[in-house]
Amino acid sequence: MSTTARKIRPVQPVTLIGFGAIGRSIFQRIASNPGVRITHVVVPAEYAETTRTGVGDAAQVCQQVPQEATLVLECAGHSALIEHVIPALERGVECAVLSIGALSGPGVVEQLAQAAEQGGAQVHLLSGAIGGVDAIAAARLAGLDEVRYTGRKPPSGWRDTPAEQVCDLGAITEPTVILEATAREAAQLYPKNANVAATIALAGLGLDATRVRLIADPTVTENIHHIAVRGEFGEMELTMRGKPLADNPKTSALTVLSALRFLNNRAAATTI
Ligand SMILES: NC(=O)C1=CN([C@@H]2O[C@H](COP(=O)(O)OP(=O)(O)OC[C@H]3O[C@@H](n4cnc5c(N)ncnc54)[C@H](O)[C@@H]3O)[C@@H](O)[C@H]2O)C=CC1
Ligand SMILES: O=C([O-])CC(=O)C(=O)O
Repeated sequence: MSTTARKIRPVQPVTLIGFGAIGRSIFQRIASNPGVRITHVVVPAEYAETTRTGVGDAAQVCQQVPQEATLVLECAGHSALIEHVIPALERGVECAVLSIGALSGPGVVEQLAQAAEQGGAQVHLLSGAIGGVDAIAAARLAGLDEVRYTGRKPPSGWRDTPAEQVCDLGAITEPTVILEATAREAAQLYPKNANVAATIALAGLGLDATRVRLIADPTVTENIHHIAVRGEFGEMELTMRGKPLADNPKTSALTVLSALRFLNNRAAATTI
């Protein structure tokens, strides 16, 4: 009889911040992983009732990250990252975030790093709707010359944004450039549409040296992200044609899957 003891991996408790299109989908899909359990969902008071209906008895709905939290996953928007993630990091809680465009705010990169240092915790910037972040961050180590990002979405993906002042989203019949700017400007102007731009920038040349072009395109049905990178390593080009989530045309379905990948890896013996 073998005397080798087998360690049981403990269930990973997770506090989710936000319960919109991304949060609801993560909550439903992670239920099939017995190694991870969403124990708390943080939402503003006005969302508490509908969120309680959505989670049932499976998790507690609260307005703040609870004291006992050990791992936080943010999918709520720029203001939630500032309001909840920074204090959680200061308390030593590990955090994974999707609202990466929040790092374009004045001093936010430094505040986040300082909070993580103070708490001895790490903050993970998830890849979200884009791929290739690992390659850009690796390539940066040898020096980059140029990083360009183009984000193209159908007109419905630009509703309730400054794009409405640039063109008539309901009437355009051709692809229309709505912004050419730095990644920092794009993330500030389009907090729900330019998180990918900020991610690419932070992985590569930085928020002020990364050029961004945003396009409203009535000829497409997907959220199309194009990245072009040039540097000492060589060159890279990548196009993602992400299907939008049914609940939010601004958000690509891959964003949810990137968060699930992170959570699945937390409970796995081999991570990839
Ligand atoms: N990195 C990436 O590739 C992407 C990142 N995102 C980020 O994820 C965020 C959420 O996306 P969706 O779920 O599609 O948006 P959504 O609008 O469907 O849901 C947002 C939810 O966040 C919650 N919320 C709002 N303010 C909050 C606060 N201060 N504290 C806690 N919860 C709050 C509410 O439950 C709300 O329903 C976006 O605003 C964006 O910042 C979205 C798409 C791609
Ligand atoms: O989900 C997407 O396709 C990208 C997005 O909204 C963002 O970058 O903020």
